[in-house]
Amino acid sequence: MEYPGNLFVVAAPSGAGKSSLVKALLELDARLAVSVSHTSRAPRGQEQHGREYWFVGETEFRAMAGRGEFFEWAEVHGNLYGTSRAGIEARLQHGEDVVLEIDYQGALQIKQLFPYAVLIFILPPSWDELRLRLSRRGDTEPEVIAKRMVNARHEVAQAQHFDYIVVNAVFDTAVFDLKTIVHAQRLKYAAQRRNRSAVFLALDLP
Ligand SMILES: Nc1ncnc2c1ncn2[C@@H]1O[C@H](COP(=O)(O)OP(=O)(O)OP(=O)(O)O)[C@@H](O)[C@H]1O
Ligand SMILES: Nc1nc2c(ncn2[C@@H]2O[C@H](COP(=O)(O)O)[C@@H](O)[C@H]2O)c(=O)[nH]1
Repeated sequence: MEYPGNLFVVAAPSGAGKSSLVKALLELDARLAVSVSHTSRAPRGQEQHGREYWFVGETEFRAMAGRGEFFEWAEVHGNLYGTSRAGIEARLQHGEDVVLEIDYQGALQIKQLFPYAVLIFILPPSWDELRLRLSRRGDTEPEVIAKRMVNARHEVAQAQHFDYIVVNAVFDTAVFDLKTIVHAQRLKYAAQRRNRSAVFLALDLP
């Protein structure tokens, strides 16, 4: 599948900071929109229906999946998560750039459907720091943190399949890295579509 809009996929082990980074990136870049996923899990902390997620029950989620309403979906940490077609297809068709914050299984499904999608994996600076971030966030039960730390080992091993790896040690540096990737991809994809060299296109841009 190919649309005029760029598609960026950001994945990370839980607590590495991907939601915080994507939020900061969106504040700097009005041309980017984030996709709101569907999930079968219950809301956490201050989360709101339609803002962080569309919170649907497992039955409704599976019915949507059966009707082919997701571009990708996966079971992550015991819950179901998916990116609905309705949420992003129109935006991409209109040439808008979209970011997906999803797990590695979903990211690899997206790459199959959209080979031009850019896959970015966020790493924490250490395992200890990852655990600290999950605990300090204060909205996740200790047993859920323990489960996510175990799953993180396997998730981090999937980073090798991604186009870029960004280490989120110093927050502002990681945001800058993401911004650079987005900018470079826009130039590359625009040049490809016009069948022109990115160098000459860059010289023409305002
Ligand atoms: N560079 C950083 N340094 C210190 N703390 C950070 C950094 N980046 C994010 N955090 C903090 O770490 C915690 C986890 O971040 P966040 O919720 O964005 O992670 P996440 O990867 O989106 O997790 P999940 O997948 O569970 O939603 C938050 O409290 C956030 O403020
Ligand atoms: N494959 C998908 N994974 C998703 C999607 N939306 C979120 N996620 C991932 O789930 C875990 C846990 O998230 P949490 O909010 O419960 O902490 C995390 O890795 C998310 O990236 C999705 O639509 N598809």
